[in-house]
Amino acid sequence: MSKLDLAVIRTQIDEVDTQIQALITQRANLAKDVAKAKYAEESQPNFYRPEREAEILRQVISRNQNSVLPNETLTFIFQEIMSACRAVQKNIMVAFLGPAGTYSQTAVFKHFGHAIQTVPAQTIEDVFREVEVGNAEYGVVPIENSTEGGVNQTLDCFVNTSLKICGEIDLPIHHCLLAMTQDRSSITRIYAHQQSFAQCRAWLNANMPNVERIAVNSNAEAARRASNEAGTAAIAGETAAEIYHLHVLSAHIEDHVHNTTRFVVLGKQNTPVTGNDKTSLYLSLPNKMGSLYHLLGCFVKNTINMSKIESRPSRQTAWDYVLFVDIEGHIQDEPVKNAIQDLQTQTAIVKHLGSYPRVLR
Ligand SMILES: O=C(O)C(=O)C[C@]1(C(=O)O)C=C[C@@H](O)C=C1
Repeated sequence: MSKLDLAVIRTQIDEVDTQIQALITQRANLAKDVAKAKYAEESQPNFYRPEREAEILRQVISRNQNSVLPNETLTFIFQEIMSACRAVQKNIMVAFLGPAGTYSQTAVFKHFGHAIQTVPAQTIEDVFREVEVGNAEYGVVPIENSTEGGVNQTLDCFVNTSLKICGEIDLPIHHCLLAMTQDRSSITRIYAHQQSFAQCRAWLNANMPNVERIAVNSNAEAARRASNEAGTAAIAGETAAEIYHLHVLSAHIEDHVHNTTRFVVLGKQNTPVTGNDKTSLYLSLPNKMGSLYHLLGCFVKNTINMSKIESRPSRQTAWDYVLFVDIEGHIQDEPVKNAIQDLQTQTAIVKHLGSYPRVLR
């Protein structure tokens, strides 16, 4: 390409940038108008509308035919534009399992964009509490992992909370072994979240069999400790390596290449129907013959697809269980409404944990 061509193309890029900038500013002004319209309807409106954001992102993907940019790139850009427009309306606060550098923080930014205020919490229970008491409007917690299954701390928190799930986030998880030293043989202790140890079990057994493993509250906490103690390493992501100035001794140490964690967004609002939704329920499982069969029958009868079922001890009576179930559809959809009515005739507890847009996969 000649010098002249390059200059011409750069001039064209400048023109396109000028248009993009003018359009983004126009969009932000429209977002201000939306805020006024919302205040005209109610005194304390919600500025985060997951159903509308999901609709916008689905439109972005359906318009993205024959483009050089992958869907993920365009959704990332639009997520950030919406984040900036939302911030023009209100600076929302989102709690997550901290400190900075956790996968939860990455999930927060993936879903809300960067124009938000983050509230790091020490434990998953604290994330729920921060939202319940109003220190944050929303919270993001891990709920299941494709390798390890349900995150029990999170599931147990749903039993007593009045918070609703208003969104879900899928995050591919790639673990690294991080340390101050570059000499792996000098490591005598590894810190990690218990879920990460479980997701890297085979790699650790094969590569670090005699090294002590200590579970801590989060991966970023593990990285923080490894940055203070000689002879120690942490399992965490690349973000944590940057924040805590650690070397990556080994990357991609997770046992399964498609290792993905699903996070949910907690809030106080009910999310309207989008036409492509999921509903999460918490059910008691009566300790009698055929009870699981009858509960599942309520979904089959109403032709509802179940995407997840997880059982946990009820913590009331020994060997009594509760179920966490995800189904396709929204609580306002007739089949879901009917299934819930049927469930209520079968069991004592049917708690609606939330209906929310299905994540784009
Ligand atoms: O449509 C709205 O309700 C808006 O507030 C606008 C907007 C956007 O930027 O498009 C911003 C925040 C909401 O979460 C959804 C969409």
